Amino acid sequence: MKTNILFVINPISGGKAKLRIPALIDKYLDKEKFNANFLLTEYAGHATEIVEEAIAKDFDIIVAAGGDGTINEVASKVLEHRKILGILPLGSGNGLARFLNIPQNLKAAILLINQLKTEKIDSATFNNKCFFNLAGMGFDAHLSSAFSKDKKRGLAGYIKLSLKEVFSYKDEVYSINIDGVNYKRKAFAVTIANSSQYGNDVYIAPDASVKDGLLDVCIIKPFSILKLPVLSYVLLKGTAETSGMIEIIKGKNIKISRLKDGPVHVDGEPLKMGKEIQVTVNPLSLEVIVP
Ligand SMILES: Nc1ncnc2c1ncn2[C@@H]1O[C@H](COP(=O)(O)OP(=O)(O)OP(=O)(O)O)[C@@H](O)[C@H]1O
Repeated sequence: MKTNILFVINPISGGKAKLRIPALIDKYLDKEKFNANFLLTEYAGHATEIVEEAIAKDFDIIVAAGGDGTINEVASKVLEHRKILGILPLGSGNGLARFLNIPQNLKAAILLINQLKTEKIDSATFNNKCFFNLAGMGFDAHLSSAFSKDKKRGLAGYIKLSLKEVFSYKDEVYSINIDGVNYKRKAFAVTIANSSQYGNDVYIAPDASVKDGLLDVCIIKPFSILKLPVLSYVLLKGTAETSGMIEIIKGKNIKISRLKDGPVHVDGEPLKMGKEIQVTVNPLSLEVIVP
């Protein structure tokens, strides 16, 4: 019997046109194994609605064709209904896909789906929202919010915007409880990492694993703007653990309190949340197609 598979394609992710994607999938997907269908998202939040309907219509594998934001919307429903997630990395950063070694080449990523090898990975919750790659607050959240309003997606858009925003950003104070131990920190950003990277091989938590049942709480310490090149180098080289600019503490149950409500991001998507954020890991809860 063939498996019903749905490709949820985000037409704006990664800032590249997606018109040729359905034809490519049609060319390389194994028709002996799959009945394929495609849907394009029309607005933020649409992928979640599409997946809910698809699962009611007996789709067992849902492929997020987009970036981490698209994966978040699709995987939240896949997780809830215990289905299987596939990924075609078509975002600006593709953090989770890179961590999972899913090929950035589209043909290779489609051929990978044909093999149908799956593994369970950890997911996490950030208050009431699921996340699969990274979530956080501070500069990351500020940047996600600015990026979502910017017309220019893709890597170049990120870099340009980061450089513009970093000069005016003010550090905040956080009280962080990790598995019962309290830490009070002034920070540029606090990122909770399930996987190791923001995307584009920029590593905030080089030692993180999506299979260890732990989250890496990454605290970027306040720094002089003159040290921005050093921070960039540390993130690109994957040396955060030893850099002195970033403190990383692993844990399962994390509570973060800040002085006021404000922006957060969940897999790069900007949201507003209150002063208190509860973060919990759900070990090996999501089934994903992997190499
Ligand atoms: N048709 C659409 N118009 C506008 N926004 C959309 C549309 N479809 C989906 N979205 C939203 O686009 C946002 C960005 O998607 P996504 O994160 O996949 O791409 P990206 O930000 O370019 O990549 P990455 O997260 O890997 O850096 C998501 O918040 C999603 O909800």
